[in-house]
Amino acid sequence: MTAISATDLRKTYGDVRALDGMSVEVERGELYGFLGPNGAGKTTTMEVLTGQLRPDSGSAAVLGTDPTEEPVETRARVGILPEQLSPPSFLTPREYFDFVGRVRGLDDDTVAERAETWAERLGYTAKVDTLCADLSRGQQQKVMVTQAFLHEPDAVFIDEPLANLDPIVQERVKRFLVEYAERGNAVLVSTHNVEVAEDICTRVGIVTNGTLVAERSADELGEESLLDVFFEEVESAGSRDTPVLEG
Ligand SMILES: Nc1ncnc2c1ncn2[C@@H]1O[C@H](COP(=O)(O)OP(=O)(O)OP(=O)(O)O)[C@@H](O)[C@H]1O
Repeated sequence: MTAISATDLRKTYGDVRALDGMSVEVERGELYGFLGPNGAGKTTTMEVLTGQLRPDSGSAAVLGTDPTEEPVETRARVGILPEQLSPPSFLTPREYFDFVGRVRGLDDDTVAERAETWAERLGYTAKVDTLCADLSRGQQQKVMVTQAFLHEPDAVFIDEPLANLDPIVQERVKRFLVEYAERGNAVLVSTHNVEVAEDICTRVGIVTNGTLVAERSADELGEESLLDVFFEEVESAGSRDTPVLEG
């Protein structure tokens, strides 16, 4: 069953075509990897799909809602882990989760229980009452991962999930994402990390110049190297932002 779908999305900033006919679908139970060079349009697509940005044209559907027409409904139903955003500096993780829990309509006991499980899973129990301003980058990332899953959404949009995390925590997050998708949820992950995409994704889409230029399922990837596919597709599309490799 399709959980996330985008059809022919277009979005222009001045003379930059951030999205130029982007179409993608993610089924329930899929961990879909969005791979592409800098400026390819991955974040812009995720912003449209999560009701943060209106496209110039095209349509989108997420868990039965239309993020372009009913962004509040969409945002209430999905989890979002944006790239390089920190939790509020003036709150502790516990206070931040209480806040997120209220916005998401969770009761206090559920928030406390889930927050504790996450703090144990990612190893920051000792920091739950420390101001977020005083957490390391990696600890802040752990808090951001937690908030995305706090309401156990059926669809999750994640930009660079493993940024700043140590190798042990990276493994835990990877394993969690795989299990989360296996439970029937749809997970869309944007990353530059080809190895991670190859390792955990059930399907990968290669994005360049604001459009999807190739897709591979995990089975197909057993036969070929994702890095080779990536280079071939990006080079043949003449990516606007990627320098040509010499030699
Ligand atoms: N608010 C904005 N104003 C102007 N241009 C923008 C804006 N947001 C994105 N762009 C441009 O749109 C294009 C696509 O950007 P986007 O952030 O979607 O790429 P990305 O694939 O997520 O890149 P990266 O891998 O570097 O994070 C880029 O050329 C970017 O400069």
